[in-house]
Amino acid sequence: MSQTSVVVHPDADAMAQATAARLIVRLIDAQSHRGTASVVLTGGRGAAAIYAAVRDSPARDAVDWSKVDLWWGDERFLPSGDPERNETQARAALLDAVPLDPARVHPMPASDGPDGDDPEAAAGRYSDELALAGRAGSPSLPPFDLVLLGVGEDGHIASVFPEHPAAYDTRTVTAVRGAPKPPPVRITLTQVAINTATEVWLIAAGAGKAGAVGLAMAGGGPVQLPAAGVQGLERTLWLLDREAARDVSPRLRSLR
Ligand SMILES: O=C1O[C@H](COP(=O)(O)O)[C@@H](O)[C@H](O)[C@H]1O
Repeated sequence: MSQTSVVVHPDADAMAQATAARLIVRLIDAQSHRGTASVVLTGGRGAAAIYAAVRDSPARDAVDWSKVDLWWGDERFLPSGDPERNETQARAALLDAVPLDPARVHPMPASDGPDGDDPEAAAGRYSDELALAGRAGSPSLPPFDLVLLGVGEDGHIASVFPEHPAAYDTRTVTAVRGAPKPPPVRITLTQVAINTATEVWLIAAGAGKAGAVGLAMAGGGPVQLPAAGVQGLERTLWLLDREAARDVSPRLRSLR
């Protein structure tokens, strides 16, 4: 039975610190349970602050980073090393500072990668990489202990934007063209893939996110508000600051 929880923090900084602590514990728990931990990373401002807080926490040494599998929920389809790539930002904030096994780090392809400037081929390549690491069956994906997702002002998660084809896609990975937020070309896991995770954490800070968060939590449609269409198999956790939680009804805030 899946559980939905909401945690409201005083501000964005407190949220980043608390979420970093929570993430470290999640990795430790997954490793105690099955030896490894598998996390799908997100991009955006909130995520960068969380990654930096993990990097700066002495507790990070309790994680066996050589046994962490990292995947990405979405990527801006730009050349490798571009500062706008989610991979570049995660590496700068955390990944370059911890002893990961490079073979367990799975960035989405870049626009100067093996498929060149062809996002559909790159999405297919990432889908194959997931399937190779995955369980047989449909969808063929590795077990994800946790998917982290930023929530956009319009309610997008990963690069699944409201009313866009990706919000209807039933494959695991898809290319996005014409995204309303730059850059227009992206690659994203779909809601189908995200919803195979044991836990999904949705992160939002600031008043600009309040409308989307309030509507998604009140039961918006998954195509109109992609954030409303994701949940973990065991747990869905909304991690908010006070401003982003402004429109969440008190009844939902006390969900546990
Ligand atoms: O473009 C993106 O935006 C979302 C949200 O970012 P934020 O800065 O508003 O937190 C992010 O989750 C996604 O990974 C990224 O590609």
